[in-house]
Amino acid sequence: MRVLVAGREGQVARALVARLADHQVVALEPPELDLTDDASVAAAMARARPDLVVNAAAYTAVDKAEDQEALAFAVNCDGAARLAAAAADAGAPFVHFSTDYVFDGLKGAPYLESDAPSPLGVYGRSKEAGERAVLAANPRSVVLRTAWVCSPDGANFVKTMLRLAAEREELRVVADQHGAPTFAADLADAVAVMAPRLLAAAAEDAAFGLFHLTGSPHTTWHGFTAEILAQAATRGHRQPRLQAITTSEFPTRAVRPVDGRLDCSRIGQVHGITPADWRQSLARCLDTLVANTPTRDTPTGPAKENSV
Ligand SMILES: NC(=O)C1=CN([C@@H]2O[C@H](COP(=O)(O)OP(=O)(O)OC[C@H]3O[C@@H](n4cnc5c(N)ncnc54)[C@H](OP(=O)(O)O)[C@@H]3O)[C@@H](O)[C@H]2O)C=CC1
Ligand SMILES: Cc1cn([C@H]2C[C@H](O)[C@@H](COP(=O)(O)OP(=O)(O)O[C@H]3O[C@@H](C)C(=O)[C@@H](O)[C@H]3O)O2)c(=O)[nH]c1=O
Ligand SMILES: [Mg+2]
Repeated sequence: MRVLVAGREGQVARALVARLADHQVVALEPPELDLTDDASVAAAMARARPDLVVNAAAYTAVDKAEDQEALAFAVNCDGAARLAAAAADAGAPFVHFSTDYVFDGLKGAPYLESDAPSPLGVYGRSKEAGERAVLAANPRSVVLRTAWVCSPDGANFVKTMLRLAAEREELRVVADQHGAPTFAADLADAVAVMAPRLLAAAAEDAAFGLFHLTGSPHTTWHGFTAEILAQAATRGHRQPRLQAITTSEFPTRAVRPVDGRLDCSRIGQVHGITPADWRQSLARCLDTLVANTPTRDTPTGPAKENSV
């Protein structure tokens, strides 16, 4: 199978490259592949001649997006649709990722794919517009809505918490926002499982469309942090105090959904894929990070938005 992965250094992109190592994978990001540029997308398609296109590229800086609306939409909506259309022209199915942040979090129960989105911020709006644009541009698309993505690579909550744990006596983390962490490796597994069917299926097949997939069980950012700190402590990291706070005690530029839990039943019924236990995936992520970190005081991760 020939696969074009848009994005190369991102969390999901790197997990896909690792998971699909037995296939011919071309993973590209700017300057080689810029989703906002027609010629660049056409050139990447010509170079990769893919049987499957996976879009792991996105504008993911939730707070910064509030001040960069045009760029967020150019990448997450128009850019995603441009790539989906190019895949359709080439007869290739398309896999795309979206987010729990398309919801306002007020349902009070896990969201179904049939629930109407109502994003609270620019990032969520750009992703929601992207979902619709992708499905319209290529009917052989899978849109995987996921949440709280972490991995040993890139900027993410796990790496932010490990760095803060090394620097501070106390971490203060919101305990009133509910959701579920998802590890990039588990998303890559899901794509690998779905791929053969997507290559063979016609547009009308139930294989295509919108699906929810996160880790399990549900928790809060505070609950996630407690597990990160506990598992890190068993690997020699110092353990600071952990204080539960409310969202109003941690003001951010963008408003996050208070309860973005996603019901993941549908992907189980259609594709036989069930949520991975994120605590086990976290353990594998920490093992990789510890193996790659020379001393416990070395800061982990680049200074992207998650760095605080
Ligand atoms: N991270 C999360 O918590 C969640 C992510 N998702 C979704 O999952 C998908 C993957 O996310 P994740 O792996 O975390 O993302 P990352 O932010 O780790 O990686 C995104 C990649 O896209 C690249 N990129 C940005 N702009 C363009 C562009 N114009 N053309 C091509 N590439 C570009 C980035 O490059 P550069 O760094 O140089 O800008 C980066 O390598 C996204 O669709 C995201 O919305 C869904 C829920 C949660
Ligand atoms: C760093 C930090 C964050 N927080 C809070 C802020 C926020 O409500 C929550 C998560 O913080 P972050 O900014 O790291 O996460 P955020 O960037 O909002 O993560 C989101 O990214 C996008 C791309 C998605 O699609 C979402 O699914 C989600 O993963 O934790 C604390 O309470 N204490 C802290 O020390
Ligand atoms: Mg962030």
